Amino acid sequence: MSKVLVSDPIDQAGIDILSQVATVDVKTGLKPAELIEIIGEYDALMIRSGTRVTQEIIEAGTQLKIIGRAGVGVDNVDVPAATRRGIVVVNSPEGNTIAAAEHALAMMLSLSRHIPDANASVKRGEWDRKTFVGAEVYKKTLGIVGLGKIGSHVAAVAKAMGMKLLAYDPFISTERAEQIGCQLVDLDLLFQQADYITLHIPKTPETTNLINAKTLAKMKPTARIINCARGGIIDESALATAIKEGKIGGAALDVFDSEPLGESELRSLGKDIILTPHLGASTTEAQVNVAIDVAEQIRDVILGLPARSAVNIPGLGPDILEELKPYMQLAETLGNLVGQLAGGRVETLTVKLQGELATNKSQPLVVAALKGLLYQALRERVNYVNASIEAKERGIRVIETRDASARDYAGSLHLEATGTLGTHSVTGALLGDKEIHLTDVDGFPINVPPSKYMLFTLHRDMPGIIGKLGSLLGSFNVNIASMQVGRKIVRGDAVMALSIDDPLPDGILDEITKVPGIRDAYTVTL
Ligand SMILES: NC(=O)c1ccc[n+]([C@@H]2O[C@H](COP(=O)([O-])OP(=O)(O)OC[C@H]3O[C@@H](n4cnc5c(N)ncnc54)[C@H](O)[C@@H]3O)[C@@H](O)[C@H]2O)c1
Ligand SMILES: O=C(O)[C@H](O)COP(=O)(O)O
Repeated sequence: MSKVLVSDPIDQAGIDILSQVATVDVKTGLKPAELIEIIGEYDALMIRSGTRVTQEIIEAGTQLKIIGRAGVGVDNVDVPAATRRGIVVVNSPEGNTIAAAEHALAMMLSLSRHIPDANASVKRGEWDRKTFVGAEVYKKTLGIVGLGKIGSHVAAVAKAMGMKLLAYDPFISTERAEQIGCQLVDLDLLFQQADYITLHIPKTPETTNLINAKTLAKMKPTARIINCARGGIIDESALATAIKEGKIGGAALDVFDSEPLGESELRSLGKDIILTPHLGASTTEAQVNVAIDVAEQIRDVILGLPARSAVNIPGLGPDILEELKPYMQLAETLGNLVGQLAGGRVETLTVKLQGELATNKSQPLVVAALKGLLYQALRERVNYVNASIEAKERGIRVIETRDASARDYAGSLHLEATGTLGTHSVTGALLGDKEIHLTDVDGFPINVPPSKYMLFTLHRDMPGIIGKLGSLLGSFNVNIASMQVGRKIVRGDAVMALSIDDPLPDGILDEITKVPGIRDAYTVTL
């Protein structure tokens, strides 16, 4: 049975799902050395932001197949190290969107009305109504930096509260921003005009210290900043100085450069600053959502299925996966088959995406084809995560082409592998109830479902050849399950595809090629 380690607090709903397919150990608060010591026993690791998954931990995780982050940010995981090791990293991109957006809005209102300090003063026995005079958000300008999932929900609610919305996001179109009710502006204008600035961007080299002494100086003296995104986007020391000197109105922070927040001058800034301990995703609903979302993906990967929100498999988002799922197995099977037909070292793999597959969305099929191609060499060590890297390291050139005009099937895939022993090609499609069919081998039309053991011959189409091959296989006790001949012209060259019940015994291929008329024979295991 597979083993899953849960190293941060995760909702029981997730543990229940994992327990269907694995032994689950919940061990929170482990020190890095303790985690390194035990990680080697586990097939999967499930975390939140509390566990830092370093390269060292990944290397010690010799059995690891998947790291599941029950939340959005994977900045606590060394994703490149995981990718090199073929470990899929998944997250829950939407499970805590509403929770984080509502926390940012709650921070904005709390800051405007000094709720935390007013509450604390009443609890101390005071009744001070003068100190806590606040400001309204109605008709004020909210500057949203990052108009993704969380930023967009903040925009919708803020609009309903009567705020004017400015947004900065270089990766969002003006039309999309307008749809959400935001005016897309450059960052300087947003800093100059906003009464409230809320950050909803990832921490990247471009966004690190985006809010610094220089940018703070551009803001209104009454401006209030909310950061429920990531620590490190704000230079905390510059922010503390700006608040102390009255250069801005205040700030509400849920995330910090270093967490947990240690000694910090931010703690001593009174009612103009609100600090929460990374609570953006901490609602019952969000924790159930992310736990289920990520546990389901871990379960699927343990069962050998693809994950819907892998961050290190380019292009394979949940919608696309849903559309492509039936074709992924087709691509893998064809890759495995053409690799075995080509034999030797494959130097070039051409993948032609045909019919309805001839779109950019089908790119993951190329990765699946590579995974299939490399299976003979790498077995279980190759997966969707590392197939491209492994192919590159082996010097395999990958050519991707598209032909939308190919209309024989709704969508089909044509793979051609050229290697040290020559060139071979296969085509396949999904028929009827999404059953995989080989529709062409080396340019000869056939129509057979692939089977575990297969034999292909290239021969001259002439009387008696099928009988001779049948008797030869019979003399070696090989049972034929099905057989089909593909030819272009009568009595020309032809391909025979046989499904056999058992692997072909050693030495028999040579005997087959001695049959008059048979030029070549290949056996494959799929
Ligand atoms: N406090 C919490 O507990 C909590 C909870 C959930 C998410 N988060 C964080 O909130 C942030 C936003 O999450 P999301 O789910 O909305 O992500 P998202 O990917 O949906 O949106 C991020 C947006 O930022 C934009 N962006 C990227 N680089 C930018 C740049 N340099 N300048 C401006 N915009 C840029 C992207 O185009 C995208 O639209 C992330 O950092 C995430 O880790 C925090
Ligand atoms: O990226 C996220 O999802 C948030 O930062 C939440 O982190 P958490 O799971 O540790 O609460």
